[in-house]
Amino acid sequence: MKKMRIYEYAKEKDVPSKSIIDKLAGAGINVSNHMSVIDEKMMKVIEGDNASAPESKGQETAKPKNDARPQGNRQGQGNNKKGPQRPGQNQNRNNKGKQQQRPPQQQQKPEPPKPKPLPEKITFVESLTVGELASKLHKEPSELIKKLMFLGVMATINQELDKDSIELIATDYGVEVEEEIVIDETEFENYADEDKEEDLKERPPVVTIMGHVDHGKTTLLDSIRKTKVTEGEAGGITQHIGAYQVETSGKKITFLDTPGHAAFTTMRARGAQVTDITILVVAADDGVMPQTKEAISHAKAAGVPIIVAVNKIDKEAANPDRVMQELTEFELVPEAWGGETIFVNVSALAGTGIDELLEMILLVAEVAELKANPDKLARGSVIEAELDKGRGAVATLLVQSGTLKVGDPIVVGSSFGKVRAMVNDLGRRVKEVGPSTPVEITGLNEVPLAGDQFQAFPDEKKARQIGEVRMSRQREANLAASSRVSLDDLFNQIQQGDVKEINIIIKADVQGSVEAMRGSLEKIEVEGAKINIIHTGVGAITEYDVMLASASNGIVIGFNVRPDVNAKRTAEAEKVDIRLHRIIYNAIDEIEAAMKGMLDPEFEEKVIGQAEVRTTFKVSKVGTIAGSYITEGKVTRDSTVRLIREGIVIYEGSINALKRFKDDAKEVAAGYECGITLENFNDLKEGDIIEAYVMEEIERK
Ligand SMILES: Nc1nc2c(ncn2[C@@H]2O[C@H](COP(=O)(O)OP(=O)(O)OP(=O)(O)O)[C@@H](O)[C@H]2O)c(=O)[nH]1
Repeated sequence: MKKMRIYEYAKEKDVPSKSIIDKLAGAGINVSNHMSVIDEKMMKVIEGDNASAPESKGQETAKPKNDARPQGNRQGQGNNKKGPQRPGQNQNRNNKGKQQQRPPQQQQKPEPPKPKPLPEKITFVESLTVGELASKLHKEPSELIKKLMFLGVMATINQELDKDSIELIATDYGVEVEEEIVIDETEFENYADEDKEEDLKERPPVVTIMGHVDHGKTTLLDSIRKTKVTEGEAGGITQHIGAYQVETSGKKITFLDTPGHAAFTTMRARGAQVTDITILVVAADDGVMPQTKEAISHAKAAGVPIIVAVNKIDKEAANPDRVMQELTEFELVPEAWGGETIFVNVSALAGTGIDELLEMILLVAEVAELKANPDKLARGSVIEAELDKGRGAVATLLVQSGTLKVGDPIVVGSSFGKVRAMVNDLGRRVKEVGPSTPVEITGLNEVPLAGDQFQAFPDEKKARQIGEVRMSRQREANLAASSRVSLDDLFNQIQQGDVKEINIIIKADVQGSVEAMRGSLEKIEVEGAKINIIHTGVGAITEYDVMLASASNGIVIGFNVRPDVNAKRTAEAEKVDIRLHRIIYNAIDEIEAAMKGMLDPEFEEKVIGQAEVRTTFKVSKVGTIAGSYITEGKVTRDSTVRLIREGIVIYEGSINALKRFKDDAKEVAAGYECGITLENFNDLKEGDIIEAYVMEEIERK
């Protein structure tokens, strides 16, 4: 069955998309906008009164211009069934009646086509070719070409005309022009409607804790949670969902539960700007350390205000003044010293200073005037996500604007679904959550990635449609990535700084096997190499798995499963290595062996023999030949040698020639005499010791 998007159809029929949407609405068919797909049946409905196009164009201009924005469409949808609200509809219906009678007459008595009158108005998207513009204006292309020539533009029928040229020509004919702005519905940014000031409500600040290793980030997060989270929430069992909320002085604060700047940066790299305030933890007994500096850079790069928590002040060695002093170098000057940075002395362990810290967070939040509109479809970011044995894809979302409700159709990154259940940080089921609230949801078809954005939609069909487009875009983007290599090459080549990483996707017949594989693979320890399990799943290896492997330069391991047809084809095209196993240990052994192989080989010196220089000959073209006697082991032509004189190494290099009498020798064993010349070295003396050794690759443990 023929299917196409409304705007494509509109282009083909040379009518504005809006008139088609209206016609469908008039016939009781609700579509969202020009991106919606229509089938033959719907086309027939539209074609029933197609000849009215010019008129409908006229009608359209009378309508409010609300259709271009997705938000507007949402509103439009609800009204569609009720014709009277939409001025175009009744007229459409009337037109339909008229035109249905017209065609038979035309068929009976074919007349030479009369030149069509000029339309009142034309619309276009981005640009038009001369031919397209001519057809919209009901003119011959040659006429337009002549006109263009007159205007000093030499054009052909297929020449693209820009907005100015289109306007110039159309206006010359007295026809109004309007550019249709096509909104890419798959881009969530396009849903960020300008909120009216009165719709904006105060929202809790979202706080991330950063700082150097062991300075007390985790302890601080725990301490805040312990002292505050259960207040007024008696009986709540805290649950790790990647973020939590506390209440202090009647106001809420949201903390991201993953300390450290790695998470912060990963989120930011994926376009998620969720943090409003950074708490920089600095241990008072240790001062500014490398990761303290990194954390400052990250917070500054993101333009996020910093509050310094000088921690461990309970310790004897604590020196908060030193911390303040050191931080002035990074433009973090305490208020007491004339600066603007808030410093709070705390002991995360003893729980001192926590209240003050929270008060300061509220203060900074107040200054920042953090607001969001809760009365719209939710939008936000993924804090973390994973595949759960029983529940499938589970994701913690931070709602950043709007309100997320159970049952909401949603697109998250390139996954989609309907919010099946929502659980808050206290492990309680909730029905809806507003801005700055973290919530764990189930119901997605795939596991999204931390930092992915999400957007709720008014209907499931729309979510699916957009989710599918986003997924296929993701695939295309992945496809565009360079071709992949085989497992062995991969292991040899992947280098990420000093750490070598292997991205692995595990697919298995049952969840138990997935977990077993994951557990065993994660246990493989090879110094300098790292395994990243980027995706796991139950069932056949699909195209998605292959694409994911391709995008991340990884491999797919299948345990008791096979790739489906598409996956096989894509794997071939993308050169993604799929390893299929029936025994877990084989799979693990293979990876482990390859991982060892992937590392730069480790060498060890092995002395293979020694020779004593008994006499020397000087030969003009050759240099000094050492007449030697092999005292131990053997000396080979390709060995590396050291020349030792009275216990001191005076030369290290290679052998130039190794001869037995006049013949070249590959190796000479103990008890035999030979002539040795060294590369670029002639200062050989009687009594010197030549030690031969080779570098041997050793197996890693
Ligand atoms: N005396 C004292 N010890 C503290 C305080 N805060 C944290 N510690 C201790 O410092 C050590 C490190 O604390 P963590 O909270 O694990 O530090 P972290 O910054 O999360 O460390 P990483 O997760 O490794 O980056 C632990 O042994 C804590 O008990 C404090 O206020 N006073």
